[in-house]
Amino acid sequence: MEGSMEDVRSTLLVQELAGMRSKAVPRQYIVQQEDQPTIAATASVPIVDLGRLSQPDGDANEAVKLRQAMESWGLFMVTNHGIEDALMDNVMNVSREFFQQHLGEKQKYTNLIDGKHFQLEGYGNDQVKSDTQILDWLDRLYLKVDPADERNLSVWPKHPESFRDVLDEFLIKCDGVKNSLLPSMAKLLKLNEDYFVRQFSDRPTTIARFNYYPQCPRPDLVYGMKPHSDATILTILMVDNDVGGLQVLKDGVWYDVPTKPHTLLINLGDHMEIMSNGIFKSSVHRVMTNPEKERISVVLFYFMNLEKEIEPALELIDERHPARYKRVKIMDYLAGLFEHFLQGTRVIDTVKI
Ligand SMILES: O=C(O)CCC(=O)C(=O)O
Ligand SMILES: [Fe+2]
Repeated sequence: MEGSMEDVRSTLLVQELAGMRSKAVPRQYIVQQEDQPTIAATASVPIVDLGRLSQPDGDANEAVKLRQAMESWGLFMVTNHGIEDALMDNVMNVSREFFQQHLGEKQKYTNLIDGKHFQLEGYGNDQVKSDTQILDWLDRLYLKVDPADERNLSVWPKHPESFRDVLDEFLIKCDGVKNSLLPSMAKLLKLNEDYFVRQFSDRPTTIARFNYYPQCPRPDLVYGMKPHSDATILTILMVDNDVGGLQVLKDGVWYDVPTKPHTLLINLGDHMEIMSNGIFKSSVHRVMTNPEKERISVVLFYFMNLEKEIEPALELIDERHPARYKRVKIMDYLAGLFEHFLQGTRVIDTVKI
C-alpha cells in the first residue's frame, strides 16, 4: 500500500515510530481511502468571555454566543476564565517534560499490565484488539483524578517532580471554570440554574488525558485521533499554543479550530446532548497530524457518577417535545464507546428514540 512500512509491530509507541524518521508509516495507521483526511475550512468558532457571562445579571451578548455554540457547534473557546497564563504554561511544560523522557522512564506508568493486559489508566497507546484496527498517531497518559480516593497513584508520574502539584492546581481551577459555565447553560434551557451542577454532586468521575502527537510523515493518510464525540457531560481541552490540528464537524463540513494561546476549549459531550433532549449538540471532532511539529493537548473529561443513569431533563419534555433519547446506564454507555470509535459510529445514535 502506498506510504506503508510493513514490518513494524503495531504496539510500538508512536513516539518510537516517529523517531525512526521514515517517510512511510506502518499500514495499521493508514485509514481507508473513503475516510482519509479532507481539506477543512477555517472556522469562526464561538469565543465566550467567561468573566462577562458569569456577571450577576449575565451578559446578553455572551449568552447569545454561548447559545450558538451549544446549539450548533458543540464546541467553543473560553477567554477571561481566570486561570493564570503561568499555570497553563506549567501544565503544558510538565506534560511535555513527561513525554520527552526516556521510554524506560515512561514505561514505569505503562497501561499494559505484565506487558500484555490493557487497562485504560497509564501511559501508552490504544488497546489493540485486532489486526485490522486502524491506529491513531498518538501516545497518551490517562489518569483518573476524581473521585480522589480512587486515584491509582502508581501510574501518576513522579517526574517532573512538580507534575502532581501542577495538575492538582489546574484541576481545581478547571473545576471552577466548569462550575461557572454550567448555570449559564442551564439558564439557556430555562432549567433551574443548578440543574447541571447538581449532576456532579455525588461522586462524579473526572479523567485527565495527556495526548502526545509526534510529527507524522503522512498527514494525508493518518489521523492523530479519529473522528469521535466525547461521552462526557463536558470536556475542557487545553491545546498546544501554536500547533493546530483539531477539527470540528458542523453541518457536514470539517472546520479547523484555530489555536489561541491561553484560551480553553469546551467540548460538549454526548451526555449534555441527552440531558438537553437534543437542544444542545455534542461536538464531533478529530485531530490531524503535522509533518514538522509535535503537538500536545491536555484534556479533562467530566462525567457524572458512573453508577447512575442518564436521561433527558424531565422539565424539557411534554406532549409537543417527547423524549428523544432513552434512559441509559452510564456504565453501559461507556462500555460501547471504544468499539464505536473504531467503527466510526456513535454510541449516542443507539439511544435515540
Ligand atoms: O488533542 C485534541 O485537540 C483533542 C483530543 C480529544 O478530542 C480527546 O482526547 O478526546
Ligand atoms: Fe475528544
